[in-house]
Amino acid sequence: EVELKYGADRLGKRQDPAMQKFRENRLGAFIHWGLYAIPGGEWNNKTYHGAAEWLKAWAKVPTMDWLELMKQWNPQQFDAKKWAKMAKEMGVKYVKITTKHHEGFCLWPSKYTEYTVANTPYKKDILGELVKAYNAVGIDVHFYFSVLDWSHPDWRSSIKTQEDSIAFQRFLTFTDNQLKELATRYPTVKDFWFDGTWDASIKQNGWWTAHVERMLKEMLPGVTINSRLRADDYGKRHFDSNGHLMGDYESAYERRLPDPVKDLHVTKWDWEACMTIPENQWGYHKDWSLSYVKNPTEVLARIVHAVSMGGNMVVNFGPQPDGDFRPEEKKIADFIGKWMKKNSECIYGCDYAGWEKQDWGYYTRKSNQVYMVVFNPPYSGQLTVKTPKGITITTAKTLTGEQTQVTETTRNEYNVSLPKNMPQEPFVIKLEVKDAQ
Ligand SMILES: C#C[C@@H]1N[C@@H](C)[C@@H](O)[C@H]1O
Repeated sequence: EVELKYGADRLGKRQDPAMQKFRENRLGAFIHWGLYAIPGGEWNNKTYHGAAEWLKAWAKVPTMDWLELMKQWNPQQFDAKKWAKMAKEMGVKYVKITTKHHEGFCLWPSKYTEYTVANTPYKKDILGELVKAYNAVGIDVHFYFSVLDWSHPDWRSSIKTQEDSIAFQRFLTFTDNQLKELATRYPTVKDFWFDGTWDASIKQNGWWTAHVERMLKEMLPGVTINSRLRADDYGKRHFDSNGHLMGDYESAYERRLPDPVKDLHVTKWDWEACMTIPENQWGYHKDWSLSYVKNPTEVLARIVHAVSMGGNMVVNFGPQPDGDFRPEEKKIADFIGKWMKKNSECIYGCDYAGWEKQDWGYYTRKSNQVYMVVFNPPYSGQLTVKTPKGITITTAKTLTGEQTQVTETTRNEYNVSLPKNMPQEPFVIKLEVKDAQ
């Protein structure tokens, strides 16, 4: 191994209560909300198909013109308690909120920049209202924070000159100040999810990323930090030059998931995926017809897929400029919530089962209970189950209480029969297993 000053500061999974809570939460929601919601993907009567929160880049809008949008920020339908109720009913255990996206507009009244909610017609501290409302219903709050800041004159994507270097050090101090401000104003925050850290300027300042992790963990004992913040002494990101995960969980799965057969290595560490409902829209886009929009069952399948491989899933919502959610997102939240009400036992606190993946769906596991989450019931009426050596199935029944037949077809192979009254949506069979050891 190479000597590192700014590599992983821990080997293996964190096992403290705060990390266990992060892991057991399993299902979260992302909120991407900022000035970008106002134009919603359209600029000077031209609609851009790219991600709406990147419109400033796609339309090459000068920073001062973009920040003029602040004059229109006045979400009259915004009601933090309603947002919290929607999240609670969806069954999410935590919500990740964009405190500041790449545009540099802050949802909290930061004293380190003028580009905040305080200087808009709305005036009020949106982030503070959301933290209070989500916490009040028992939902943890995580902060998304973009290090990349298009509004700040000292931001540099690369350091080419002495002037760049001096400016960028000022920028890192500015960022430290904003992070300390967030940790001080909102001490119930449980996690920082860093983004906008891919540029050379950050990769060559790995020391700073290690400093941020240590600073936040000193200020907020137990807080979790995503791997995307981190670069090591040589600019290696997420995993250091010795292949060790930095931060507390891998956060590279954005709009994609590890393969349930080829990528089983991810089960060795904690990880969290995040996903959009359209192909690639995090912020509000006026026109969702421009790309494929996942139906509720496809969203559910991704949630279960993540948990089946020992990961968390965060489903994204991009609120409208008026502070309400679009009907499609409300429908998805409602579907997931109704399903979770009946089946959350196979999600919360569950992990990778270690059983061979089958075509009918996914396994999750909690102690000696293995859950079969069935998305593709076979015409044979029999679900093939292959158990690891020494493990036998004792009982099998659906979470709604229907008995199913378990027939051993050969050593460590079983047929589990589909329930007589086939549910019209993905359903769960709970197996009690016995380990020979
Ligand atoms: C690229 C990029 C960003 N990462 C996602 C989580 C969104 O914030 C998107 O804008």
